[in-house]
Amino acid sequence: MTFRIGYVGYVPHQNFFDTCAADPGLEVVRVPLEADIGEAVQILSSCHGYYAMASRDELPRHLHVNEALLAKLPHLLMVASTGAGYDTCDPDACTAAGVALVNQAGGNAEGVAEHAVGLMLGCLKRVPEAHAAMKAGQAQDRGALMGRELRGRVVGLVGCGHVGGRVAEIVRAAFGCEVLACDPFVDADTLAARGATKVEMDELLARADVVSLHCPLTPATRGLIGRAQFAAMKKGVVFVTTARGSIHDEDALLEALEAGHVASAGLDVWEVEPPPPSHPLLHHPAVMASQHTAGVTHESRANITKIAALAFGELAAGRMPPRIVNPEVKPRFAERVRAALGTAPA
Ligand SMILES: NC(=O)c1ccc[n+]([C@@H]2O[C@H](COP(=O)([O-])OP(=O)(O)OC[C@H]3O[C@@H](n4cnc5c(N)ncnc54)[C@H](O)[C@@H]3O)[C@@H](O)[C@H]2O)c1
Ligand SMILES: O=C(O)[C@H](O)COP(=O)(O)O
Repeated sequence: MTFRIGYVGYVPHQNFFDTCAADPGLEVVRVPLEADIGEAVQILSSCHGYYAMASRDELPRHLHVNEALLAKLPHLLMVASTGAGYDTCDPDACTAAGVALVNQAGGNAEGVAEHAVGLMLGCLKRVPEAHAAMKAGQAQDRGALMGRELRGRVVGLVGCGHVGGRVAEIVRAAFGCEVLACDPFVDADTLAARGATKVEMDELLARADVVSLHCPLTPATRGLIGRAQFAAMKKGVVFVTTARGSIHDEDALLEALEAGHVASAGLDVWEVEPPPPSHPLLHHPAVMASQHTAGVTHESRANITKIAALAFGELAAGRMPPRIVNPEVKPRFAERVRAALGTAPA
C-alpha cells in the first residue's frame, strides 16, 4: 500500500524527495503554499502524512495543524513539523485526533548552536556597532568599541536539548565557560553529561553573563522572558535567542537595552517574521539581527528533511517513528494505523 505524504514548504529540499523516492512505499504530493483551504483539503484528504515545512508566519494560518484542519482530514495519521520547533502544530489537537506529531530535533542542532555562539561572540565584541559604523564610513575611536571576551564567562541556557546541549559543549570546550541550564524536563545528571549545571530560572538570571534561549514555543514558554526576567538579569548581560519570537517580550527587551541593563542582544527569531523594517529593535545599535536563519544551512536542511522522510518511512513500514512530540497519542495512534494500514506500529 502506498503511503502518501502531503508536503507544503517554501524551500523544497531535494533530500526530502530523494529519501522518499528511495522508499517504494512512499509517495509525495505537493500542497502549494498558495493553496486555499479547499484545494489543500482536497490534496491532503488522500494523504496519511502531512509535512508542514515552513515557519509560523510563512505557513498560511489555514495550513497550521489545529483542531479545525484536523477535523477536515480524518485519514491523516502523522504530521511532521518544520524542524525542531512545532509551533505551527497543536500537539493537543493532534492527540485528540489520534494523530502523531513528529519533529526533527537534532537535525539542525549544529547549525543553530553555531549561530547562537556566533551571536554571543558578536554581541560581546560589539560587532553590530562596529559593522554599522564602518559601513557608514564613520570609523570611530576604537576605545569607544571596547568589547569583552567569552572565555570564562557564565552562560545560562533556557532549555538544554539538542541545540542547548551543543551550545554547552562548544562554550565549555572552546571558551572554558561555566554553563547553567534551566530545563524542567531534563534531570541534573543528563544536564551534567551535556556539560551544564541544572539550576532554577532565578539562579540562571542572577548569575549568567550571557542568557541564551533554546526551548520550544509552547503555551508554557510564551512570554517566559518578560520585564521581570530582564530586570533579574545581571547588568551588562548579553541576551541571545535562536528559539522562537514570543518566548521573550520584545518591548521589555527594548526597554532593558535602552536602560543599558541588557548590554546587547543577538536575535534570530521575532514576534512577527520577518520583522517590519521599522521595528525598533532592528534600529538599536547594540542589536545583532538575523532572519530565522540559524538553522538555514545546507547541512541542517539536508538533515531535517531526511529525518522527516525517514520518519514517514518508518510508519509506512509498520514501525513507531522516533521523535513523537505527543507520546500520549501512541495507543490511539497505533489503533488508527492498524485500521488504515493493516499493521500496528510497535
Ligand atoms: N532559529 C532556528 O533556525 C531554529 C532551528 C532549530 C530550532 N529552533 C528552536 O529551538 C528550539 C530548541 O531546539 P532543539 O533542537 O534543542 O529542541 P529539543 O527538543 O532538543 O530541546 C528543547 C528543550 O527545551 C526544553 N524545554 C521545554 N519546555 C521548557 C521550559 N518551559 N523551560 C525550559 N526548557 C524547556 C525541553 O525539555 C528540551 O530539553 C526549538 O523548539 C525551536 O523552536 C530554532
Ligand atoms: O524549529 C526549527 O527547526 C527551525 O526553526 C526550522 O525553521 P525553518 O523552517 O525556518 O528552517
